Amino acid sequence: MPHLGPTDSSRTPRFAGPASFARLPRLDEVGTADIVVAGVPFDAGVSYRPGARFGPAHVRESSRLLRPYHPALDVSPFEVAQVADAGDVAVNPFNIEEALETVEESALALTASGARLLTIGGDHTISLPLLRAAKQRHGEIALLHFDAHLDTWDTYFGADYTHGTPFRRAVEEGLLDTEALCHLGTRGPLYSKKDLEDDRRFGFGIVTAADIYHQGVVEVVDRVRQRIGDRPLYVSIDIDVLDPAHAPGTGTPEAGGMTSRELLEILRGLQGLNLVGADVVEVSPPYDHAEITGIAASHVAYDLVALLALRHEAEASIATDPEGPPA
Ligand SMILES: N=C(N)NCCCC(=O)O
Ligand SMILES: [Zn+2]
Ligand SMILES: [Zn+2]
Repeated sequence: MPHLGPTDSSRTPRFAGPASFARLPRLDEVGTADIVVAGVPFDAGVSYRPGARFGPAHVRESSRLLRPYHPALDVSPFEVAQVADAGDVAVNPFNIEEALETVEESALALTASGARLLTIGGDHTISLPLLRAAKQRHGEIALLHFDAHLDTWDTYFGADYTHGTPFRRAVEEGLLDTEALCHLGTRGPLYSKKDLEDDRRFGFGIVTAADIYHQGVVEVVDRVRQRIGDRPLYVSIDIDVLDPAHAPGTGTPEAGGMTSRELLEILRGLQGLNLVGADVVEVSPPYDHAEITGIAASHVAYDLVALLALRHEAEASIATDPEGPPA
């Protein structure tokens, strides 16, 4: 059966009707999907500007102009895989630990059929329960973390679960494959040099925003691919990895970031890796202007869907023909 694709924008104007990601069908309209996009409207973990609870709705609104063919990756992601929008996870805005449990349970439910999950945040706190779910599905996870920040700090005001601490908790909980962890795009002032020493001890490599500028995308992609190999890979993208010129609508902006073109090119360089899940977090619409951040986030999410779809297609062809094509 052909997959149910997005609403056809040549027949129904793209500005009409309620927004789903890329105008895709809702999950309840297709029953099951190979790739599920879900929102987590949660921002009780932020240390500065709030508003990321409105991120999922904003990214969906900003995704109306996406088209079904991805020329750089040469794939029609919604044809090679059934992709659907599962709507938002209803998280408790007043109880962080309960919210994290809800996110983990929802991620497990949405992936029970074997589907791969792309989550739109929400603040960065939500990556912890998403990694907990990914670990249960795939074992220890390799992580590429795109962010201005390390997010391996210990506590804020005594709180363990915040948007500055998810990856320290993830290492402590044994969720991550400590041979294959990398931050990309970090920059800006830290609390002390010890932040970097702790981070290195947890096993993270760092490609700073300055490294990306000096070495260029091709060399960075090469280094990252060698480190990840064929391990199950989770990609977490904090939109503040982009320069505030490319993503003003975020909670903790830092000058000197990468461009959206650089980020998209690095993502395209990940084609073929064993991507098992991803998130795009920290879009805070009240600080956005002219949908700059929403559009960047929607394109980043589209590229992640395309990578997931390519991986799905490759695995589906191995499953139907384990021998592969004759040599
Ligand atoms: N995860 C994000 N976006 N930011 C973390 C910033 C932590 C701080 O206030 O120092
Ligand atoms: Zn950040
Ligand atoms: Zn972050």
